[in-house]
Amino acid sequence: MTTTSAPALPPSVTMTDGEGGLPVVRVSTAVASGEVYLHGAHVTSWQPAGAEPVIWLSAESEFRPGAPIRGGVPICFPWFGAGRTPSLAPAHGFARIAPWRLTGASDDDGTVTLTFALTHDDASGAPGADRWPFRFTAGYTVTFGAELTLALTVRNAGDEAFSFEEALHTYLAVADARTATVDGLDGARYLDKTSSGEPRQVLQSGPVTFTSETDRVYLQGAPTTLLDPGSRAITITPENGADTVVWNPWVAKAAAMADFGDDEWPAMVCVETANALGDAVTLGPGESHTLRVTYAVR
Ligand SMILES: O=P(O)(O)OC[C@H]1O[C@H](O)[C@H](O)[C@@H](O)[C@@H]1O
Repeated sequence: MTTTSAPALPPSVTMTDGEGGLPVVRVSTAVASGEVYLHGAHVTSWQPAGAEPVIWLSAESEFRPGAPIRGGVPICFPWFGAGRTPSLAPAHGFARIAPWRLTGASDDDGTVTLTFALTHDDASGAPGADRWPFRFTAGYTVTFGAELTLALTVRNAGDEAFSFEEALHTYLAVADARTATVDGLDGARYLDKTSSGEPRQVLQSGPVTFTSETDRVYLQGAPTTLLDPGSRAITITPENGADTVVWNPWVAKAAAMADFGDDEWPAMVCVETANALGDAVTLGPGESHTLRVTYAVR
């Protein structure tokens, strides 16, 4: 564990004990409110002034060391899902269950930027950390304002090259997934992870709709819009992400997850900004890479 003194916090930012006694950073300004758990540097809430909450969080989520939070924005790193072969555990890597540090907080006229850090030393006690024995520093910048911007920077702090997968696995709140659509992926190829065996490669035609379990890695990192009829549109603008993952577990998979309410699946859609599978990132010693995504509501 790397020890640093806690940064000075502006009055709009407080650090307190959240669910399960886990430390949480809470932000409240006239522009927006938000919340990030140090456990996983996990954003669990963002609400711009005048808007309904944008981020979905399960009422059944666990909040304890070793377990991921269900909902919010899990950081998947250094692998996605079970990773590339051989299959790795825990799912989505160890960053989402590792203890991140708050390194900075600033308030610019109600738009608050928080910075977090995680090194190989910080993560060394987390389950699965021994499966990826490289020296790295990760920095995570969360900006809560009229828009939400998330930026994950990974730097190779060792003397050998490494490669990793990553995703900002955002759970977005919708009125009803069955009527929601995702625009911007027409003509993109995707890997259908709901088919058994090796994922099938499929061509998207028109907007993405949700009519059954949906688990797709689109091999495209362009802007998308989550349209929630009668409610709102959320635009998602990625930078340096080659893939877009779209997920809704639907009935059976929701029922099979202990930390996901049986009836909660219609209320969320995940649109994730990622570099996964063949788009894994390789960094030489001293090199760094930043994955960024911005969300806006209209
Ligand atoms: O249950 P988790 O490990 O949090 O993963 C939740 C989901 O994450 C991504 O969207 C994957 O593509 C899915 O295959 C997975 O089911």
